[in-house]
This record gives sequence, C-alpha cells and structure tokens, in this order.
Amino acid sequence: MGVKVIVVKDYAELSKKAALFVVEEITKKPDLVLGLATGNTPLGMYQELVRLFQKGKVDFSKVVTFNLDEYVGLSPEDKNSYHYYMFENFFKHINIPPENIHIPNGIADDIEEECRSYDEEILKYERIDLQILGIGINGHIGFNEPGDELITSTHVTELSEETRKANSKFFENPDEVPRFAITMGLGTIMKARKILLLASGREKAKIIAEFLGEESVSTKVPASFLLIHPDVTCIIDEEAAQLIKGQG
Ligand SMILES: N[C@@H]1[C@@H](O)[C@H](O)[C@@H](COP(=O)(O)O)O[C@@H]1O
Repeated sequence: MGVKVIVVKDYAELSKKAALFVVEEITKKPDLVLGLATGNTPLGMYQELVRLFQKGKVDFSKVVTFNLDEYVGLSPEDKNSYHYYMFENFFKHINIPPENIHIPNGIADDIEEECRSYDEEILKYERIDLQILGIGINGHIGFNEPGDELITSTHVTELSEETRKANSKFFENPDEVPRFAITMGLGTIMKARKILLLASGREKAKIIAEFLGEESVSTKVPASFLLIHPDVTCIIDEEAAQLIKGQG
C-alpha cells in the first residue's frame, strides 16, 4: 500500500517515463487492458508511445483500451470530443485493431444503456490492468467530481463550473463546453490492477500536495481514494511537486 511518487524534472521527462512505464506493462502482458485518459497531461506520453511504436519497441496489436470518459452530446467527429482526441493523438498512429478500442459514446440514444454496456464490456476482461489518470485542479479523476457521494460504475455526471472553466481551453467558445459527461466510476478505476497518475505544471501543485497529504479518503477529493489502492504510481514534474512536504 502507499502511493509511489516519482518526481521528474519537467514535462518532457514525465512523458518519456510514463510511456516507458506503459511499454513495460505491454511487454509483460501483450494483451494488456489499458485504461486511457485525455486532457493536456498525457499528450506527451502519447507522442512518445507513437515514437516507440515507430521504432518497433512496442506492439499494440493485442492491447485493449478503455477510455475514462466522453462529453455528452459530442459526436466522434467533433474536434472537442475525446474520440477525436484519441484518434488524432494516438490511435491512428499505432497498430491497435479498431475493435479493441472502447470510448463511451456521448451521442448514444440511450445514455443509461450506454453506461451499463460500457461496464459490461470492461467486465468481460474482468478489470483494467493499467489505468492512466490525470487529475483535475479540484481533485477529480476521470470526470468524477468532488461531491457528497461518488458513484462506483460508469455514469452520466454534471460537470462543475470549475472543471468546465479549466477545460474551456480546448474550446473556441467557453459556452460550448458540454454540461454533462459520461465517466467511468470510482469503483471501476479502483478495481484496476495498477494505476499511473500523471501531473505536470504549477497549476497542479496545490491539488497534488493536498491529495497526497490526506489522512483520510474523502468524496470531496476524489483522487484521495487512490491512497487506499494497492498499486499507484504518480509521475509528477518538479513544478507540480513543489508543494509536497519535503520537496524543494
Ligand atoms: N476528464 C479529463 C480528466 O481525465 C483529466 O485528467 C483532466 C485534467 O486535464 P489536464 O491534463 O488538461 O489538466 O481533465 C479532464 O477533466
């Protein structure tokens, strides 16, 4: 038990280390069930994984992926959807078979059914082997926002204003940020065999220090649940690590 924290110099090093971590897991288990995140933080890791693939260092032909979340109402062709992000930044550059890719469908006619079947699909593989996570400035993981309760399974969630504001950097107009998203629940995330959380930059310093310093888990800081997971590694750059006690 206990979160393993690796502090690296900068974003470039974080991206390289994270990619090597993933490659190592795929080497050990070529049919790895890999949970994936979006946002700015993992972009460098995806670039690095593509580079390693092009150099023949990793084979994705048996890997199965499940993305954490998707905005409700955005089609896969929408440039702001996580589908679009994943294909543009990663999937179209590697040899993963399309049928091995899973991302919640934000425009499903029956969203509740979409959530149910997403969990069923994950269960077919029993659980996720390695889950990649970023962290929101309010401590959210996936789109599991702070609140009075956290939901275990895949569900529709209303995004907080804080999260919509933080994510508006990707949108031309901040009003376009969807109000709802489908997200994997905390239960599915916590069931993952291994978790790799990435954080970069000074805007993450406060939440990183806060969640690592928690003495109890709290639904007000969803990331605090990671403290009771048996195998979590955080790769954090110096800027994001600067407020951790004993750092700098
Ligand atoms: N749903 C995603 C999260 O999975 C991600 O971790 C977070 C942080 O994003 P960034 O890496 O851009 O800071 O943003 C979004 O809300």
